[in-house]
Amino acid sequence: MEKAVGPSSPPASAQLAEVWARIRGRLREEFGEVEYRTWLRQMTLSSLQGEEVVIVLPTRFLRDWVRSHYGDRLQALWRAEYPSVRRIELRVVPEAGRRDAPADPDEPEARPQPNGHAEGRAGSVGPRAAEQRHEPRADGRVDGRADWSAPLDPRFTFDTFVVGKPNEFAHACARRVAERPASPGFNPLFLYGGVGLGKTHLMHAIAWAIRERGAQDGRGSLTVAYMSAEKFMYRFIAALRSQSTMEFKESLRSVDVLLIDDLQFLIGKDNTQEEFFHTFNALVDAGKQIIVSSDKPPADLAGIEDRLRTRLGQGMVADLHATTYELRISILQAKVQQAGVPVPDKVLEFLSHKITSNVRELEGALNRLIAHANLFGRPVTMEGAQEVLHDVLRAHDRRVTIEEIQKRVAEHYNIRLSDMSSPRRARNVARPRQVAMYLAKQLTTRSLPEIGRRFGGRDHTTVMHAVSRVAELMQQDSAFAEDVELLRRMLET
Ligand SMILES: Nc1ncnc2c1ncn2[C@@H]1O[C@H](COP(=O)(O)OP(=O)(O)OP(=O)(O)O)[C@@H](O)[C@H]1O
Repeated sequence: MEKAVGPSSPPASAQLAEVWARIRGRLREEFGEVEYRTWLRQMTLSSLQGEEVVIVLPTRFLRDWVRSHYGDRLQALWRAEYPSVRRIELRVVPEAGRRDAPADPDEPEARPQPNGHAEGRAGSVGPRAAEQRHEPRADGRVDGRADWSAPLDPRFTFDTFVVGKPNEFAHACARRVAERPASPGFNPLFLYGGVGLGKTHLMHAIAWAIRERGAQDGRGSLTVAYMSAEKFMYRFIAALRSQSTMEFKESLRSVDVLLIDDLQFLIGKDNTQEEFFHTFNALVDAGKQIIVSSDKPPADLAGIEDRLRTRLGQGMVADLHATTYELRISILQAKVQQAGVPVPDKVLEFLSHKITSNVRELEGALNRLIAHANLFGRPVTMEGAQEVLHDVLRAHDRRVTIEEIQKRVAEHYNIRLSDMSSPRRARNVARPRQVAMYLAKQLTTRSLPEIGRRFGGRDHTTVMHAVSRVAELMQQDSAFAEDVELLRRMLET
């Protein structure tokens, strides 16, 4: 049997290297080539031990900079791969970074741009790779986007966004804005929702669609600029330092569509808010479209100035709700189809049950299974999935107690809670009791004898019998199976 991977037993180095390459790729996409090369390229992964990832950098200055500017993001990206990671330790090792920088396997070829920036996405692969080869134009724009805009992720388009009840309104608003930017009632478009529910995906999709349409109808595309609120702040501070705020303002105000991601970052950053507010007003007054994302609705953004909050809420506010089981299944099915690797439905159902809060983590788990299958040339199976993902699954194990299970099941079948441990054997009591035992085995880590003890001191063979009887009945009777599944879902969420 192959060794399980995860921080409790260190992942195989090939797998770790792959994860690290993925994280660096993501940082490069999010922060852009120039920033990546300046600050992040010299990071070298040293180890992943238990909860801690150790990364080394060649100088103290670089270490401090990476810690203060990218520390949170690094942690979030690692946690999406290994949820048990709690800490990113950045250390200084004078020769670090120099060793591995030239051998960086996924380093795209950089093309110098007239403004001295390197356009590093020329080598990207994916459905939109062609659109990413922007040619610089005489007016300082790169086709369809301001030259300082962060690059768009080629995977984040409307085609790859799976629509379901929790996100259909936000999706419809995004489509509408992409089709008719700056239409009354939709400016600004304010998208909000919890972590990893698709806000960035929808924003990039809008930007892609606007640029694509501009290119198609031959009228020349609108200038689209996308960046995180954090980046907005850094650019603003850099402009202040280099006394080029006028240029900064002008370049911002010359765009047709401005997308600002993770606006909550501006909470408490008064000067940057002020600047953003002026940019915002200038653009909206000039009939340009603004799209903003945040983890909270405008009204809950305490620490954002009232007048800005009011303006943010004056267009269309759309919420990305937490995903449902059905949406998670559809998203996984779409991803499996894109990857072209067969994954049994059972595994998709299992993942959708277990990883409920964040699509990024759900997707990360699936990617790990697919990478593992490719690496070892083996099909994805339920057993393999449980082994490969044991750390992710453990982190997502909701601690359902046997008492909770007994209570829920008793309520559901309308019997007394005391009947869960009573010696009564009448069918209307015995069957629910068996269901509760089955769920206790499925949803907790308790042993059979322990479960037996909690059900009125029953023997472990009684529990074993209950578990196999319920499984058998679920096979034979789909209504019964649905009932049990429903109970399980209620207990899990
Ligand atoms: N409905 C969906 N269809 C397809 N993929 C989705 C969907 N929702 C989220 N995803 C995927 O989940 C991942 C996380 O989404 P995204 O980065 O857009 O989240 P977010 O809401 O911006 O998160 P954060 O709060 O961390 O900024 C992405 O890879 C995205 O493609």
